[in-house]
Amino acid sequence: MSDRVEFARMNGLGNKILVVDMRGRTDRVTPAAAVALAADPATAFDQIMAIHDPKVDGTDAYIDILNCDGSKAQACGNGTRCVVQALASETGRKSFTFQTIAGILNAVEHQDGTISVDMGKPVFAWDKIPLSEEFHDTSRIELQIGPIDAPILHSPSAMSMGNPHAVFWVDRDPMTYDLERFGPLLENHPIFPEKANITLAQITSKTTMVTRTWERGAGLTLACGSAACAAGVSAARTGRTERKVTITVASSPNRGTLTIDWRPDDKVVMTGPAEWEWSGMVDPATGSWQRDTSADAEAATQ
Ligand SMILES: N[C@@H](CCC[C@H](N)C(=O)O)C(=O)O
Repeated sequence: MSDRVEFARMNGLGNKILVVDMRGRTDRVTPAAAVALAADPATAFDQIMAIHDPKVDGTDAYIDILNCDGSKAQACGNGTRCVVQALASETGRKSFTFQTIAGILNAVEHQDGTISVDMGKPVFAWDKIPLSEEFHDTSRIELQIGPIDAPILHSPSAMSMGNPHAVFWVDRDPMTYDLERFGPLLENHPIFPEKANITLAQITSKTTMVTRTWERGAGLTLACGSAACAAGVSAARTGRTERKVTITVASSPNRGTLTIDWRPDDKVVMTGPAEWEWSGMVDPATGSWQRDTSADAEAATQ
C-alpha cells in the first residue's frame, strides 16, 4: 500500500500537528515519512496523529502518535484535541472515544468550540514513569542542572501521563530560562531510561500557573498538552495549587491557556482549543505530499 491519504495541518495552542487519515488501511505512517515531513518547512510538525480503524468495541478510532524525529509517543494532548475537531467537523458528532498505546481516552467538543480530553490517570510509581533509580517519593526527585551549590533547575516532580514527564518549579517566567540548552541534557539524562518531556512551571496563584516545555522527540515546542496535565497534577500533588488550574502556556501564540482538572476520580481532564490550517494528501510510506487548494478555497468562503 503506498497510495496517498488525506491529512490536515492543524495546531493546538501552536503545537504543530499533522492529522493523517489512515482509516481503511492496514499500514502505518512510517518513521521515514515522519522525518521527511518534519524536514520540509511547509509541513514541519511536532506530532503526527494517525487515525486508524478502531481495534476494540466501543472506540471510534485507534490513534498512532509519532514525534517529528520518527519516535512513537504514548500521549499527545494537543494532538488529541486536533483529532476531535477534525472528526467532529467530518461527522457532526461531539463526543469520541479513542484508543492509544497508553489506553482509552474520552473526548468532547463543547458549544464554544473548545475541546475536553480525559487524559486518564497520572502514574507516580518510579518504575512506571519510568525512572532508572528507585524513588519512594517521585514528587521531588534528585536531579539538577547548574553549579552543585547554586543549581539553575533542581528537584523536579516526575510522573507519567502515559508518557514520561519531569516538572521543574521555577520562580520567574519560564521564557527567561535557556530551555534550548537545558532541555536536551534533561530529556536524555540517564535517570530517564525512556527519555522525558521537560517542563518549567511557575506558580502564579492557587489556581494559575505558567509553563514552557522541551518535548521528548520534538524539542522546543510552542505548547504541550500532556505536559500541562503533568504540571497541573504535580502542582496539586505537592500542595502548590488546587486540583483545577488554568495554565498559561508561555511559548504559545498570545500565551494561550489550557484548563487542567485533576478530578476526584483521579482522571485528568484537559480543556483547550484546536485549529485547522490546511489540508492535503500524503504518502504514509515516504512522506511525499501535496496541498489541497480546493479545501483552502472552501475554507476562505466560510
Ligand atoms: N505535544 C504533545 C506531547 C507529545 C509527545 C511527547 N513529545 C512524547 O514523546 O512523550 C502533547 O500535547 O501532549
